[in-house]
Amino acid sequence: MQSSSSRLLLCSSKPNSLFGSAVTPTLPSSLRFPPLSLTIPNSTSSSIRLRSLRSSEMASQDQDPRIARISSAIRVIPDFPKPGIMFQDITTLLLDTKAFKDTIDLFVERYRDQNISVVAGVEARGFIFGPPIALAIGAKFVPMRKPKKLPGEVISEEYSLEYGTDKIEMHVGAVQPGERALVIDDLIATGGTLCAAIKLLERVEVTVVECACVIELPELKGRERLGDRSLFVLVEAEGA
Ligand SMILES: O=P(O)(O)OC[C@H]1O[C@H](OP(=O)(O)OP(=O)(O)O)[C@H](O)[C@@H]1O
Ligand SMILES: Nc1ncnc2[nH]cnc12
Repeated sequence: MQSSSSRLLLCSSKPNSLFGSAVTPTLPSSLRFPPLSLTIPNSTSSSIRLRSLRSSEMASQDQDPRIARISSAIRVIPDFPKPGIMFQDITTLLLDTKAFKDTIDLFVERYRDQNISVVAGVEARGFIFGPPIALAIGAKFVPMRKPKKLPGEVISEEYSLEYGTDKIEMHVGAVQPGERALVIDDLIATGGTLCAAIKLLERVEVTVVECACVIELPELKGRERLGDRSLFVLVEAEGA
């Protein structure tokens, strides 16, 4: 398996300022992940990164050992789907039953008891991670699909990608005003996809509690594009 030796391992989020000041690198393991607030305001503090460690530093740090396994189970394919893209391939993570389960467990541990009734997954890879999380936390799963795939009435949002433009759609009536949603995808690059997903949900008056991804590509500044939105990721990868 070809994996990225330069991938950073972390759990990060941009929580509200209530928790910001409490987060330091010396947190006890029980607080390794910043807690979620049941009401996350739109205007928040600066970014808080709990852990941002190179693989070589892992052994000496108090980091959840599941993160290292997840990171090493992700394969990197250079120049896919076009030259210059370092493609983060999560299909190898799915082959590692322990790493896949750990990935789902980490999200479930974070989002259970947060009064989330909607897990919205973005096609295609959000459909892999979203449903098991939704089942475990007792939420419904709402697919956000590429154009012309959903048979019923839809609302749609266009967005730009690292390599092109696209559109996502959601069924009208899948969610109700006032519901609380988690948006899940495998990866954030430019952040265009997650922004479109947030917009779709907010157009129908759903509260987006947080966006969650397995992987972040920080060089593409998707976190900045999300602005004050809360983003939780498990690992960070270098390159585009
Ligand atoms: O942060 P962004 O720049 O928006 O990019 C992230 C999106 O790109 C990938 O999907 P892709 O569009 O390749 O679609 P696929 O999962 O159907 O292959 C990935 O799974 C995210 O959904
Ligand atoms: N580098 C990358 N790897 C996997 N999926 C992506 N989506 C956008 N950029 C990507």
